[in-house]
Formats: sequence, structure tokens, C-alpha cells
Amino acid sequence: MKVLICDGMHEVGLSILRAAEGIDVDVPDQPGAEEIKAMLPDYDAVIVRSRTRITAELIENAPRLKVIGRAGTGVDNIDVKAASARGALVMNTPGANATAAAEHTIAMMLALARHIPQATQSMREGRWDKKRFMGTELFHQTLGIIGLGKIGSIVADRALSMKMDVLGHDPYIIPEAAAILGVEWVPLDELLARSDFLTLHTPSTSETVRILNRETLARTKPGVRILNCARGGLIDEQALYEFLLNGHVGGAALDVFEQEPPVDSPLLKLENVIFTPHLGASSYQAQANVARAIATQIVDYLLYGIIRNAVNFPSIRPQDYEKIKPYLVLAERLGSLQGQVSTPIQRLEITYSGSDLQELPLQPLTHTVIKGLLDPILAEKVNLVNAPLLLKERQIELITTTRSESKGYTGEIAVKAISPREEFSAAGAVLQGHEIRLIRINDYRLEAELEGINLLIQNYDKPGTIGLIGTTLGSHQVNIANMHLSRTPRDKAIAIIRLDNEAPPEAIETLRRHPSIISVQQVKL
Ligand SMILES: NC(=O)c1ccc[n+]([C@@H]2O[C@H](COP(=O)([O-])OP(=O)(O)OC[C@H]3O[C@@H](n4cnc5c(N)ncnc54)[C@H](O)[C@@H]3O)[C@@H](O)[C@H]2O)c1
Ligand SMILES: O=C(O)[C@H](O)COP(=O)(O)O
Repeated sequence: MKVLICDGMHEVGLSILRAAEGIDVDVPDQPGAEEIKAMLPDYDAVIVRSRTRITAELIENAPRLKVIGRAGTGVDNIDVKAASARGALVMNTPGANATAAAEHTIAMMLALARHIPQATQSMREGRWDKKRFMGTELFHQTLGIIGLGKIGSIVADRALSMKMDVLGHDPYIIPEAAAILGVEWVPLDELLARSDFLTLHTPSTSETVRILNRETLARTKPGVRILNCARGGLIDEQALYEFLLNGHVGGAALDVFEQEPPVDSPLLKLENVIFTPHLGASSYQAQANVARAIATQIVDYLLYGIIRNAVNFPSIRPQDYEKIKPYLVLAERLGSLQGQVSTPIQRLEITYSGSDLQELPLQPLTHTVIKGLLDPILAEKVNLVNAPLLLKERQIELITTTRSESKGYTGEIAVKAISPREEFSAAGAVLQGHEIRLIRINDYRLEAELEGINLLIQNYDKPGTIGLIGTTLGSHQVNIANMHLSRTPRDKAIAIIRLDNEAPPEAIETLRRHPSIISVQQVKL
């Protein structure tokens, strides 16, 4: 496995990657877009900060790429949609640089309030301007925080310790949760109208892009000072420039920009705006934290298949991993059985029952059923990341249901495939925490192993049928490893016959032609 690191990495992360057996690491010095394009096809993983853009074009030309790691929070420099379509995971390290970004915000707020950068510059130029740099205290000033996530809540904590009054707006946080942080939750308009300092801490989404624009800036308190240490796109920079120029906005502190680095931005010329070149996460501690986190996540994924902090796949907590493992195997085999038996499928219904499955994350299991189903059918590479997209592309409707009870089992997965003319359902369970069993096919109850090469035979329940199956397979040198039978009250029966070797088409054809036999299907699990 080869890992490419594009934006450098703290030594602590490099040593984790280098110590992992089977992983080779390359760290070119600040490679440009063309260099990355030439190198990426040889790599299984790439790790970036915000400098490198991982575009759809790069992803499409990197057939080996399994995972894109972001040593940080924002993934807006990575085309996540293209990565998902190609089955590549995108992982970040949420929270690992939150303290650094929050402290940087506080530093910017103090620097803005007391004109520290401008005063420094003035002294460098030989002046001693005490009058020009009269500042404002933060004590009892109102700070409005838009986005009360990891960074926003640390900013709130530090601002409260400086005895600021803190307002917060976050549509995904309830007022009671904000109150626990000591923050008064208010609607956006109220926050705009009441804040002396206003700071942004949301990701860049279709909802938040240009959240500060001409209309919203016009609703802010005259003299407001604005801070952005989140994402450049959250502020319409031209509108901010106009409001700074006409004096409605009293000052701004910017760590992030619509274009990085900013080119010819008029903001750079304004005396009441201070800047840092996207330094929020640039502390030794934050870089060690993000490097340690992403390196561990990449090693765990490449070597052991453990998925954490993927933005395009649900995480499995380490404490759930051992318990979910046999259910993942069961899910994949049930999906694979369906993929080999039922075509064309219009609707897929997955039902999770039993106490085990009440505690485990079900989305990874659903993705795994779909992967199992599509793998035998599609030529392209199907994995847990792109499986749901591929199902959608094939217009297959997906319905998942959970039930707390499972008759006699602690965890049962039932998968039903509905085609225009028929339905086929198969259910399985995990016994004693590790044994995988097929427990139902349509209305037939049984307890068969769910692995290897199997013949699935439906027949009329007449004497001699089992003998016929044994003789036919024997005459083609196919040995039966074991056999499970089940019948319904309506004189029909089903047999699951595990074979040591594949049955040739002639043997299957002979069985199919016999009047006692309704259907024969060979499945490889
Ligand atoms: N300057 C830097 O170097 C630096 C460092 C780290 C993170 N960041 C950026 O800071 C931002 C916040 O990071 P985080 O780790 O706190 O993320 P987070 O996911 O923990 O928090 C984001 C919060 O924004 C809220 N939110 C989403 N839509 C919203 C809306 N329309 N209005 C108000 N709130 C909304 C979410 O509910 C969430 O609570 C991200 O953009 C991240 O990329 C920048
Ligand atoms: O989203 C982030 O983590 C920050 O923007 C930090 O970016 P950086 O790692 O490029 O400094």
C-alpha cells in the first residue's frame, strides 16, 4: 500500500505510517497540481491539508485510490461526490484542531479590539501613536457566534471566561444545549442586531455560503466587528468591503478568504481589517493531533478495514467492531445470495431484528448487503462507499425496517428482493456471537451454513428426490459436503446442498429437467 502526503505532516503522523508493515510513504515537497496528477495513479491513499485540491479529474485518474485523508476539518477542497462514486473514502479528523482554531479566533478578536497589528506596524515605522489606537474592552461586550459546533463552543467558553455576553445561532442545536454552554440561543436576525463582535464557525454548505451578505450585513448592529476563522465563502467579500468603507462595520479579522491566497482583494488595503493566512489550525499541538489522528485512521483502514471519521461512510465505533463483524459477513452473504438468485430487482427490503442489532449501527450493514448484491452483477468495482449510489443508479428502491424481537435469535437480518414477477426472501442469524446461519428461505425454516458453493433446489416433496440429487451429482464427480432440507405443509420442499466442488452445467440441467424438481440454482458465497 502506498500513501502520498501532499501538504507535509507532523513527525508523529509520519512515524505511525512508516511503522505500519506493508505501507510505504512518500512526502514530496509541496507538489503542484500537475505533479500530483502524475503521481496519484500509483497510490492507495492520499493525505492533504487545505492547500491541495483533490478534484474529480484527479480521482477519476487514480484507479488504486481507496482513501483520501484530510489532516484537519474542512473537506471543501476534496470532491467528495466524485470520491464516493469511485468508492474512495474521504476521512477527516473532526475536533483535532478545534482548540487551535478557537484560540486563534480569540487572538484575532483581542487583536482587532486593541489594534495590535496596526500598532505594531506603526512602531516599525518609527511612530509612537497612543491616541490613534484607542481600543475597546471585551468585558460585557456581546459576542454572537454563528455555528455552535466544536470550535464555536470552545470560543463561547473562552469568551465567557472574559465575561463577554455570548449569543449563539445554530439551527441544529437546541436552545437547552446552548444554555448548558452558557450561550443564549437566538434567531439569526436577533444575533445580527445585538452583537458587538460576530464570529462565524459553520462549515461551508449551500445554507451557509455567503451567510453574511448585503442583506444580512445591513441588519447588523452599527460598528459591529466581524471575525471569520471558518471558511472564506461564508462572507460576500465585496459586500463586506462596502460595509467597512461606509463605516457600518467597524472592523474585521479574517483568517480565511474566498480565494486563497487572496489576489487583488480591496480588503487588503483597509486599515480596520486584520489578516492571517489561514493559520487557525497552525499550532504545533493541533498539527500533532491531526497527524496522529489521520495516520492512525489511514493505517486502520488500509490494513484492517476499520472505518473512522469518514464523511462519505457511517463510522463504526471501536467498541462495536468485534460485535458487528459477523453481522457484516452475514449481510454480505445474504446480499450475494440475492444477487445470484433474483433478477431483475425492483425493490429491496432489509429487516433487522433482535437485541444485538438494536445496539449496532445499521447503515454499514445496509451498505454491505447492497455491496454483496451488486458485486456479482456489476463489472465495476463495488464497495461499501459507492454501493448505495450504484443501487440508486439501477433504480432499485431500498426499504429498511427494524424490529426489537427476533424469534429465537439475538440478531437476524432478512433480505427480500421484489421483482416484477416474484419475490425471494432469505434471512440469516449469528449464533453464539460468531456462527453465521441461513435460517429462512421464503416460508421454509432451516439452519444451514451460509458459505461456499451451494445448490438451492426447490422440489415437490416426493420419495426418491433426494436419491436422484445424490446420484446425479455423484455421476458428475461432485461431492456433497452437507445438506439441509425443509418443507412446507403444501408438499413442496427446499434443499440447500453444500458442495465440495462446483456442479457442471450438465448436472444442473439434468436436475432441472426432472418432473419432481421445480428449480435449481447454484450460488457461490
Ligand atoms: N481557520 C482554520 O484553520 C480552521 C481550523 C479548523 C476548522 N475550520 C473551519 O471551522 C468551521 C467549524 O468547524 P467545527 O470543527 O466547529 O465544525 P462542527 O461541525 O463541529 O460545527 C459546525 C457547526 O455549524 C452548525 N451549522 C451548520 N449549518 C448552520 C447554519 N446554517 N447556521 C448556523 N450554524 C450552522 C452545525 O450545526 C455545527 O454545530 C468549519 O468550516 C471548519 O472547516 C477552520
Ligand atoms: O478545516 C480545517 O481543518 C482548517 O481549515 C485547517 O486547514 P489547514 O490544515 O490547511 O491549516
